[in-house]
Amino acid sequence: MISTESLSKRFPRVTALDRLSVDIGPGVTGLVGANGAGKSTLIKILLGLSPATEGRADVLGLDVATEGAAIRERVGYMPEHDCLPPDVSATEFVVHMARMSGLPPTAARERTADTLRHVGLYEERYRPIGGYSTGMKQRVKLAQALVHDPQLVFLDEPTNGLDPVGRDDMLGLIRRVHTDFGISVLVTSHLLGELERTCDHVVVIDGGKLLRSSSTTDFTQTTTTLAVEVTDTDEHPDGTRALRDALHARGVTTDAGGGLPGAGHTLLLTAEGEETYDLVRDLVADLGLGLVRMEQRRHHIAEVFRPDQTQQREGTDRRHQGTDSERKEAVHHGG
Ligand SMILES: Nc1ncnc2c1ncn2[C@@H]1O[C@H](COP(=O)(O)OP(=O)(O)OP(=O)(O)O)[C@@H](O)[C@H]1O
Repeated sequence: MISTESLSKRFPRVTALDRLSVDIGPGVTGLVGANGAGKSTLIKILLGLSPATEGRADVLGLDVATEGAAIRERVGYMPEHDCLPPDVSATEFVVHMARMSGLPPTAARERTADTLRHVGLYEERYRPIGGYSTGMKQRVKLAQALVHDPQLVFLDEPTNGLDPVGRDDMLGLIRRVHTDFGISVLVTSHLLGELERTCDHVVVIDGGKLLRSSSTTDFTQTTTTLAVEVTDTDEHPDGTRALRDALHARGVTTDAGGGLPGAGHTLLLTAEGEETYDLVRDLVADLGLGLVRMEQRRHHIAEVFRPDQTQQREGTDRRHQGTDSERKEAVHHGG
């Protein structure tokens, strides 16, 4: 869908993109980076709105340097900042955008009604946008990006300014853009954790450089930590403790499952191999406990970028433009 080769964008005082080479396939892809990492700059180049200083890129097989208009016919764009006229209604605005994309009047009105319904705007769609909440405005921006039935949409920070429930709703909506309509999505965020459930693939950039591009499942690969949860019985009113003592007697150390759901009832231990699973199973059976779960823990995306790695990068790469606190939020957010 998207391919860039050694793509750079230099402003007089800042290198916004630095020899970025990345391939992005169909599906939902997250483009993650702290504020100032170069996400919006990349999107503007991919839309053919801003020329690259160096390198090349194509979108849907079209060259961004020479075929920008053809790209914009096939790609929807939801900009980051508030750009909506306050004194027209969502319906009027989205019909206008559909007409600008070349749809005839009747088709524009029909597509607008369908799209606004899809993003969850109903009666409110006839009221002036100026009175909308941030969440409703974000939905109008999403609707105008979808109204001309594009093959691909670029969504720039669509969860900005939303509360946690609004974020979840927006992320669910984004997922459905792909599952219900088959439209591929490139969505940017400065929060690593929030894209974990939404995206098939994640591209991380920092200071305009590619840090990592991989499938979400590779990011959240399994660890060797085993989480075990057991029931209590009359004989062992604290089943977790009984199992822990039995494991300790066999020389296996455990941790309480701090931070995991049901923390007090979860034992964490390191799986050395098959024999660890067999040992837990046999001890649980010997004690007469019920085994509720025994599973390998998975990483969260945010754990892939540990604070020490971040500090090392900060030491060597001073071009990062975001503040420390922005970066910490981006890197540490646990989803
Ligand atoms: N027109 C411009 N002139 C000069 N510098 C610019 C321009 N546009 C962007 N920059 C700089 O390029 C860098 C990357 O900006 P960009 O907007 O792409 O980052 P971003 O990852 O989208 O962050 P944000 O989410 O804060 O917009 C920043 O340092 C920014 O100040």
